[in-house]
Amino acid sequence: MSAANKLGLVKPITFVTGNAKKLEEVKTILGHSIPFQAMKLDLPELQGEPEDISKEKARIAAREIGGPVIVEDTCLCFNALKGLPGPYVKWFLQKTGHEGLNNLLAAYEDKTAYALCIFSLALGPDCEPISFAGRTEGKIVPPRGPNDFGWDPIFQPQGYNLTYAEMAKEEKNSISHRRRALDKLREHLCNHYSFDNLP
Ligand SMILES: O=c1[nH]cnc2c1ncn2[C@@H]1O[C@H](COP(=O)(O)OP(=O)(O)O)[C@@H](O)[C@H]1O
Ligand SMILES: [Mg+2]
Repeated sequence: MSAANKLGLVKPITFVTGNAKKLEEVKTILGHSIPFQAMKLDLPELQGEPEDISKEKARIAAREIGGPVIVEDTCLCFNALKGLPGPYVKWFLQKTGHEGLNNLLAAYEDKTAYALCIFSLALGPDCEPISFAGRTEGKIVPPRGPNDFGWDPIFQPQGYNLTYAEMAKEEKNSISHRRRALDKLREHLCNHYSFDNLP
């Protein structure tokens, strides 16, 4: 799309999240490519399919903020369990920890899993959100590496001998589910919007 056909945003985009680690990664990955501000707010999550959860978060956030928002929801999906715990991994992690997540797979030979990140963009309270998904394949292993972000110590991406937690941050950010979703979001925003009129 040529510059003339781009929609000039007049309000900055707000990334709404209650998760400081997510914000840190998003800031690093996007750099200065997309101007955004952050708002710390834990949004309620409905139950259902990952994309629907992310879109509903975006609708709620856009109503709260009254302007353009991005949100994201992250799932950890075990192939032996047909994609569960998926969006519910947060509660499994809180209640049962890394050990409990490993134990869920004890009865299965197949330890493969994928990390799925879905960003949703809503331009305002009355706009239908659009989603951008990123997925990284891997497997679930007993925890290794620093325990400072969620299930990073038990997820070993395919083709690596290191867990996400053991990898250098730049390395995780170069192959992560979040990176892949953000690449799509960035491309969409750059193709359709101009940021020149922002305050
Ligand atoms: O890249 C990641 N690595 C490890 N854990 C993550 C990552 N992204 C999200 N998580 C964790 O996965 C769970 C599900 O994330 P969700 O997107 O629902 O989190 P939120 O409510 O904290 O925003 C949370 O426990 C979160 O901390
Ligand atoms: Mg969630």
